[in-house]
This record gives sequence, structure tokens and C-alpha cells, in this order.
Amino acid sequence: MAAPAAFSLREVLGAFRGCVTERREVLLEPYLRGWRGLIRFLHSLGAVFSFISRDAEAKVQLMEGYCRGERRERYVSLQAMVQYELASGVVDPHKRSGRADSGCRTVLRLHRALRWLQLFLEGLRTAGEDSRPSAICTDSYNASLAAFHPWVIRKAATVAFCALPPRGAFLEAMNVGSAEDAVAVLGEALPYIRDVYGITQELFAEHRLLDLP
Ligand SMILES: CCCCCCCCCCCCC/C=C/[C@@H](O)[C@H](COP(=O)(O)O)NC(=O)CCCCCCCCCCCCCCC
Repeated sequence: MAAPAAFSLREVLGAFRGCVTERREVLLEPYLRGWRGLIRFLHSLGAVFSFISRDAEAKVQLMEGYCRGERRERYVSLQAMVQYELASGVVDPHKRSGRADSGCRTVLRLHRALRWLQLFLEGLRTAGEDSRPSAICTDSYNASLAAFHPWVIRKAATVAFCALPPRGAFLEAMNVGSAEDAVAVLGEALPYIRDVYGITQELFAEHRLLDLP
């Protein structure tokens, strides 16, 4: 019997390729599959990151529940979800408080983190060989997600980033071959991640959902 294939970030990043349909809809199943793999990768980087992976995991799990639940046809794509949750009053862009378990506010958190991922991967790919992932990660975080986090989370995140391995070891942990291969995989995945981010951003902006509490 063949051994199970080793975990590689190639498939994870590839999941984002499968998200966008011909009609420019974002499918939730591959979106969550992509996140699951990223969380698994984060686990492999050590326990310092577990407060981050726990939060991401809880959000992915909540969304997986919707995708398998009674109303699963409403959660096939982000477009279907937005339409359903707005029409049924699960979310209301005009209210200051809202349900903490809605699909829209949960995806919004992942969506903001996807912007961090995009900047981080871009940085990793284009920075020189002696660049440090911890510095790239901090810069990407400060330019994106940090704006949505309170001081204490920002502080904890910045401390955790210092534990990231140096570039060579980081690229190796991706398990896609040599450092050059890893950089190539990042380059292939980025346009898809950018596309998913862009479509989601437009969808949420159109329905005034970008500030859901
Ligand atoms: C490789 C290093 C990984 C660094 C991860 C960078 C993101 C730092 C995020 C810090 C979040 C801390 C945890 C708490 C967050 C929540 O407060 C906050 C708000 O939620 P709430 O409104 O429900 O309260 N949650 C969030 O913003 C969602 C955060 C989701 C983070 C997902 C991070 C996944 C990281 C995957 C790493 C993969 C790297 C791949 C590189 C090739």
C-alpha cells in the first residue's frame, strides 16, 4: 500500500485555485479546505502559534458546520451566503451589534487574514535570501490585520512572529522541494489568492458588510 502523501503546502495553496467559478462566485468548500491546510501548517511551526491557530480553527469549524448543515445549499458560495443571511436577517449592516456566529462576520475575519497571507507570501517570494520571515510577517501584519486587533492581541502576535524560522527552514517546512521550488509555488498561488480576496472584498463592500461587529 502506498504511504499517504506527505503534507505539502502545494495542495493547500492549490485549494484557492479551485475557489472561483466561471461566474466569479467564491466556493466555500475549497476556501475552507485551504484554511484547514494553512492551520495545519501553522501547527507544524510550533506551540507558540496555537493561540492563533485555535481562533482560526474555531472559525473554520463554524463555517464547516454551516456547509454540512440543514441549510447547506445557502452556504455553497460566499455570494449565496451573503444573500441568504441578509434576506433572513441573520446579519444586518445597519445594526451596531450582531450575531457572533453569522457566516458573514466569521468569513470577514478569515477574509481580513487572507489579506495578511497575500502580503506575507508576496514578501516571502520577492525578498532576498537573507531576509527574515519574522520581519516580513510583522510588516504584513501591521499593514493589514493589526488594524482590526486590540493592543493585547497585536502584542502577542508580534511576540509570536519572532519564533518564525529563518527563510531557508521556513521554505523547507512548506515541503514542496527546494527553496526555489517553494518560491515558485508561492508565485503560482498568489494570483488565485489575490482573486479570491478581490471578489470577496467587492462582495462585502457592495452589501456594506466590511464592518460587521
Ligand atoms: C506563519 C506565521 C503565522 C502568523 C499568523 C498571522 C496572523 C496573526 C493573527 C493573530 C490572531 C490572534 C488570535 C485572535 C484573533 C481574534 O481576536 C480575531 C478576531 O476575531 P473575533 O472578532 O471573533 O474576536 N481573529 C482574527 O482576526 C482571525 C485570525 C485568523 C488568523 C489565521 C492565521 C492563519 C495562518 C496560516 C499561516 C500560513 C502561512 C503560510 C506561509 C507559506
